[in-house]
Amino acid sequence: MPTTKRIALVAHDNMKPALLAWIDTHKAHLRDQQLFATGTTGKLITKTLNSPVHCFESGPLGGDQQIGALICEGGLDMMIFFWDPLEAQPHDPDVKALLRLAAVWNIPMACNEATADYLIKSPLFSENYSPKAPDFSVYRARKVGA
Ligand SMILES: O=C(CO)COP(=O)(O)O
Repeated sequence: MPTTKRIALVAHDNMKPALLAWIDTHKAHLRDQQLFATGTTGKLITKTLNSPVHCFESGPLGGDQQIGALICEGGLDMMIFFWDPLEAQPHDPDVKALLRLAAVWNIPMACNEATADYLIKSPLFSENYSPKAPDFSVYRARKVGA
């Protein structure tokens, strides 16, 4: 039985046209999901999809951090983040932190169109699939034992 996925959609300014074009291609699929986004990206997606998107703060004002917190709380199933590989951002530390948390928590993540296509077209996307939850017990025991 297909389940609704909780998906974060984020793009830096130079990458927004590419993300919006990708979203337009996959809009039938995306409209059935629960969508989250950083502020400016989210407003643009709402127009493209004509359906609700939960908008956090704009990235430079803390939106990346809010999505990172959502990941830590177990509230996200997938992230599509078209970050800009050719331009530095004022909030690069936040960007790095978000990418790191997605890796830590084993969140399927696409940072370009090709990978986003793979994710959304994967049979796993429509199945009742959840990535394996990371086992932090060894890490936590080591910390307590130290
Ligand atoms: O900067 C961003 C992600 O790091 C995106 O923020 P906006 O969606 O507000 O442009």
